[in-house]
Amino acid sequence: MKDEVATPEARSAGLKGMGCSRKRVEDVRFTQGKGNYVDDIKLDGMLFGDFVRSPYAHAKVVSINTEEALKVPGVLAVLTAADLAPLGLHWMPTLAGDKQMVLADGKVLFQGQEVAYVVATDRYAASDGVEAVEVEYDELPVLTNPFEALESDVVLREDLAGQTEGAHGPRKHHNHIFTWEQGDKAATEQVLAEADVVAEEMIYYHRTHPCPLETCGCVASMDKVTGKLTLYGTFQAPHAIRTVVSLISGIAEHNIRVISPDIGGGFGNKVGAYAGYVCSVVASIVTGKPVKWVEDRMDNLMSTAFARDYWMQGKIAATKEGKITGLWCHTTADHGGFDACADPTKFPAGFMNICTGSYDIPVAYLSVDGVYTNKAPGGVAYRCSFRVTEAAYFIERMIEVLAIKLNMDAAELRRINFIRKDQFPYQSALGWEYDSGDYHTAWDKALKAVGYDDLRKEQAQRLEDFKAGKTRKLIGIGLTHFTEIVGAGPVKNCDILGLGMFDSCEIRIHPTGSAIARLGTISQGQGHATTFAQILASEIGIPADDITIEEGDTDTAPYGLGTYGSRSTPVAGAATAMAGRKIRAKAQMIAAYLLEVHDDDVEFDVDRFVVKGDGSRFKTMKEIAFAAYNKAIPGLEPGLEAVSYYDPPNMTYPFGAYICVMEIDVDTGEHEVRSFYALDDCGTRINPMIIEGQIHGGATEGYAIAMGQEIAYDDMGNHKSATLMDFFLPTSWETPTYQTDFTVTPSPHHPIGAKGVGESPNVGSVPCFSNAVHDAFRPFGLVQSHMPHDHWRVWKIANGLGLHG
Ligand code: PCD
Ligand SMILES: [Cu+]
Repeated sequence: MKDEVATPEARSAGLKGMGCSRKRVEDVRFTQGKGNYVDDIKLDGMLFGDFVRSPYAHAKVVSINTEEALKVPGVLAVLTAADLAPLGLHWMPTLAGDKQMVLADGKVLFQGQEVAYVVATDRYAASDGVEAVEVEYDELPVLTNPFEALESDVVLREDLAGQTEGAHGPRKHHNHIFTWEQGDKAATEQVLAEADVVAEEMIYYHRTHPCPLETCGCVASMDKVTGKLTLYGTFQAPHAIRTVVSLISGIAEHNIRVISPDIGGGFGNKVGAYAGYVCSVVASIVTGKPVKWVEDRMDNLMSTAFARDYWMQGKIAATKEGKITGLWCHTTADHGGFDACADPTKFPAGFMNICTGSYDIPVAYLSVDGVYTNKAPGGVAYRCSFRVTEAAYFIERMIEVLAIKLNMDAAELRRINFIRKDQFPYQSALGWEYDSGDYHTAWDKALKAVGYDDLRKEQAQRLEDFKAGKTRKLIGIGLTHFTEIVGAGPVKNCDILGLGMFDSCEIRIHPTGSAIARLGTISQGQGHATTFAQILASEIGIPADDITIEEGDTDTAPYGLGTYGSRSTPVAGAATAMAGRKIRAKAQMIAAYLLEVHDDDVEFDVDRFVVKGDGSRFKTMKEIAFAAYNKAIPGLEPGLEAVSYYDPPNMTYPFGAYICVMEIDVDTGEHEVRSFYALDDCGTRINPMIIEGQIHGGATEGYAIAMGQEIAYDDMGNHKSATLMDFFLPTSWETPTYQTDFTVTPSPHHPIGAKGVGESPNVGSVPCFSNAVHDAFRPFGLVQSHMPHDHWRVWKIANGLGLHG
């Protein structure tokens, strides 16, 4: 038999397991139009729902007249808050412990807010019905600036007026949500007072939006005969949605089946619960028919979860030689009309307290004030777990600001402050235990790869030429060394609505030796069907091609908390390895029985168990699988299945070193990204090609955010970026070319040593692009300037610095 002579290496390669750049199995469907997205779901007699939305950012709703709308052919019902109130469904709980109007209840708090829900026989009739609903508004003063909101007499949340306690402690003002403090305030202030050098700056990370290719949507189908509700939707956390729907609707959880079909990108946008879900469920119960709701692009950009909008006031203290001695940060967080941030319960500002970054900073203090304004609610990740991208932007900008103050090279300043390899596990001043890292090695590799010293020489020459009038283009060199925190998370400190953030995997091996594994996570494009099979292939010796990965159906998948915060690999990936090990343990007993030796006398060898010391006596996993169903083995149950619910002991801390070289035209404000180098360390790598794709995608989103993407409002609260004409999405024309690289520092607590990677490129690239812009103007005295660095803003910088003659 060919199999018997194959070397272990050849057998191993045949499995396409860990470390293999296996082609994405899902792409056969995706590239041939065989994907199955929410909008592809068409059920018998299905109706459509659409929203009447508020044109005002702040107004009283005086009256809603649905009479004309109900006359529109095809319109069957129009729901308003008055219809939902008797069911207790006119408000819904948010992930952040606040509550949010499902449909406008007396007033509206942001432009685009849901006011009424029209149900009709098709999309077009629903749209006509929306036009025909007459709403009378009475405008109220608008607050779009969080600092003004904290001073203003205008009460945004009248439902909370007089409530001095919020979900996260005391409220200081009627537009204040919470204060969150971490670290040692007194010690930090003392260090600041006594330091050789203190650099201080306001770092603003503007409001943006994940804007996935596919917008949010759902199909709710209530079967009145069986009493079973099936809810298809673009959910990044299907099980959590099932529990939430059960809690707020009163429908028993076993009678709810939530299915996330294929998802066309999530990026955090599809974590929260939206009014469209609640209204569709109610409409299906009322009409007895399936009801579909799918946002259009404007709906998505105006009303579903935004990201960032953090004003971060920083102070960083150092010795004259550049050794950082302390960090202070106060953040004003603009949460919009409702606090609907998607963060673990105990972390109202997410993991913002990772803002000490990659540096060994002895003392630090962070405080965050959450504020209501007349903007859309949300506050999701957008490819950075729980405010990590804000934290990374803050510290990586502060390092640059400090380098200016010290008149030091920013690469060297980073190097002398990095946490050293021998300091891991490292306890940070703001409360995290970094699991592993080797920052110096990564940094040196990165600087060498780009030829850092030569780049600085070229930059200096260019500056001379510029001053001599020979060129109008400057060179900026952007540096970033980021530390991410992903894999929420230990159940002891991370939960969402009380649900501990473990994750799960269940495996069934079929008699012929192929398998299915189901997980509590859900891919939105990451390629889980490809990579989780690779983990299993290496763990249990069955080729990845013979393993089906299934996610997203709560009737079949084990309970899990879903996919966001790059938690799938650190948590569900670990569960997969652990479940695989349970399979292997039983397989070992079966093999020993078949080989008539003691359990301890066989050992695992790639795809089989061999008798120790006698490689010619073995049973392959295929044979073992068959025996599990075919032989009565004393003391063993038939079958070969396992399930693991994994509660990680810690998060994982991926990191990376990014370097960007940019040319900036001083007269037009235009930029050209000449090169972008990204070194990522995500521990053990499962699929290098998928990792590379993740870096390309995430860095492109980072490029968009840093260089143009913005959710902007005018003073009246009008949303200025509700279409793709105004909201910048880079095409292949603008997208830079990336050079990727890596080091491997495994996570010591993860069963296969893997850390997450999906978010890293966004966390790392935004400060890198921004630092490049700042660096170009450093010789002319630029210290800080707010993103996005679009052509107009860059032109303004140059103009403000007197570079236009
Ligand atoms: N070491 C390692 C790691 C990792 N990996 C791979 O990679 C990926 C990713 O992973 P992760 O990192 O773990 O993550 P996940 O969890 O899976 O996912 C999540 C993420 O992911 C990213 N990416 C992506 N992609 C796509 N395509 N799409 C999408 O949507 C998305 N999103 C984004 C986001 S935003 Mo958030 O939600 O904001 O929080 S978070 C996020 C997968 O496949 C895995 O397996 C490998 O291989 N290796
Ligand atoms: Cu995030």
